[in-house]
Amino acid sequence: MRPDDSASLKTESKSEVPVSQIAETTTETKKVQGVSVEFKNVNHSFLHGDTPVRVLDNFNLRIEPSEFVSIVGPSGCGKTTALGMVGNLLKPRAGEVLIDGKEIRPGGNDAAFLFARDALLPWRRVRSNVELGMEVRGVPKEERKVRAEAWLRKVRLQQFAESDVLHLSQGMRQRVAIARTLVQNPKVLLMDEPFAALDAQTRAIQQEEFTGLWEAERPTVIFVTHDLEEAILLSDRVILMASRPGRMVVDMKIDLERPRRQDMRRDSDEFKAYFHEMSDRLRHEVDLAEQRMREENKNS
Ligand SMILES: Nc1ncnc2c1ncn2[C@@H]1O[C@H](COP(=O)(O)OP(=O)(O)OP(=O)(O)O)[C@@H](O)[C@H]1O
Repeated sequence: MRPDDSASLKTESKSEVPVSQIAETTTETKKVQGVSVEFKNVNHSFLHGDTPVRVLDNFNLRIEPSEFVSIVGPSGCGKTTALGMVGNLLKPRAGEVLIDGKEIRPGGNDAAFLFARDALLPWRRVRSNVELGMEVRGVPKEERKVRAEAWLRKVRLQQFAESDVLHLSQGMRQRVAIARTLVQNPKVLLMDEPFAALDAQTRAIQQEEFTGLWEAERPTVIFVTHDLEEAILLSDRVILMASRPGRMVVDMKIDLERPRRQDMRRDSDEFKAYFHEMSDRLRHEVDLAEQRMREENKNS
């Protein structure tokens, strides 16, 4: 039988090692202070055939250290492109992207990605997947093991450390991916629809668990999502981008108290007010983007 996600949450908690004990033996529990991220007058275009298509247009955004910022917007407005620049996957054609006020270093390890597809290596066991990034960075074997095990405890998967990843549920796989990313102590976490592949119930559990982990470690987070409720529930700020070319049209601060709970979606008038304000704007931008696409298709 496939290990059940919610059952594992219950049974594993008994065997958890106290956090104080982990702290004595490893360095991984030390607080990670996030760093600032800044887009300054960023312009970017891609070639579609011979034609350059402008994707980001004078995009300016400053994210404070340890802030949790979500970016929403119509499909194709440049969210993933912006994230890729912070992760040093691509360089803007004009303007700058700075981490902690400095140009992004090639091979620098300030930022780490988490995607919807967990990209676990099926031939490696759970712990070995968590160790992967540390292995690439040359962390000694013993330290890797201790840090991986501590993070597996935090995501409540310690009893699955030597399991085959193919036997895990999708939710458990994503928790392995979260451990693999956070064990590297990133100062900036780049999350591209990380919970999009999960069913609604698992998604809600993971949102709560993840925010708990984030509150303990506090890396700066840039979170791309199509789910406006998710963005509001998790974030300190929600950025709405317009498309073609992508630019910021709304920068909304979310002042809901933390820790945030799933029932705020239903019970908090403040939450509902944020949602209504932003959803109207988002709908408008999506309509504009679709209208433009229809016109382009007609003319092509
Ligand atoms: N490597 C590339 N070459 C050519 N065009 C690209 C490339 N990467 C992205 N694009 C185009 O740039 C635009 C922005 O893409 P991007 O993936 O950043 O948008 P997005 O807002 O993340 O979209 P989605 O919400 O659908 O994931 C799109 O029109 C896309 O087709």
